Amino acid sequence: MERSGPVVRFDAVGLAYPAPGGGLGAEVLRGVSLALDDGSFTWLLGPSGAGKTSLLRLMHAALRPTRGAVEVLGVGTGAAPRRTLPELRRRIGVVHQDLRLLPHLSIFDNVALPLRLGRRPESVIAEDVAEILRWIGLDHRAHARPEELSGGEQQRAAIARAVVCRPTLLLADEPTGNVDASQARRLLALFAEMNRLGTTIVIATHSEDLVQRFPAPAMRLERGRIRGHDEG
Ligand SMILES: Nc1ncnc2c1ncn2[C@@H]1O[C@H](COP(=O)(O)OP(=O)(O)OP(=O)(O)O)[C@@H](O)[C@H]1O
Repeated sequence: MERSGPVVRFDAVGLAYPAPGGGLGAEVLRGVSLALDDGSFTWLLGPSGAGKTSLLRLMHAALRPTRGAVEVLGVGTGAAPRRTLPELRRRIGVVHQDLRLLPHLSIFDNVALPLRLGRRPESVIAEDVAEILRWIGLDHRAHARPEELSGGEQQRAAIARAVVCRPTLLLADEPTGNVDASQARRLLALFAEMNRLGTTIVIATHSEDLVQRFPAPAMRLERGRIRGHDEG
């Protein structure tokens, strides 16, 4: 599909979660405006509770804004019919903070899931999954279940699942939180390579070390507001 303009655009966005007693709670994102260009790489920084995960959920169309407008890959998510959102999400790779690997599936089948949802032929799936598992150093664990893997291995499996479809937009929430420094550098090299090949990337992290290793524009959130958008 031909697209023009930024991959992600927020215009005066506010987000409030439902309050326990009904209605909406206080806004956790306020007045957020941003534009991410096609092929850009952006660090998303900010203290715990600042709203990083909430911002990524809006970019993934897992949530709709309660104020303002969010446009992702040319789709205004606030007004888009619910049935159109799965197709949009198939073009977005996500590494969730809590990984969300399916416990009853093997690592191979977890990573294959987005390709199967996209109805790719099994022969292509076998090849693509094997390649990404090899790259990420998990080929020997393909038939294990998630619970049999270490935390770092599970994190790498979640990353493999997010990138196997070669998404247009990749959103990663603390994707190196469970791995050691050398693994983190290797994962960062994978993200950098994807970015070089054209994927737009947003990574939320607390790791200053990671940010220093790959200087890129950084968006800083503080209590639901953007406090700075440096040019890296
Ligand atoms: N499902 C929810 N319902 C109600 N409030 C929520 C929900 N999810 C997050 N929040 C609140 O929204 C605010 C922002 O949370 P969010 O998880 O986006 O922050 P974060 O910057 O990702 O934090 P961390 O670095 O700890 O992951 C917090 O005050 C949090 O309590």
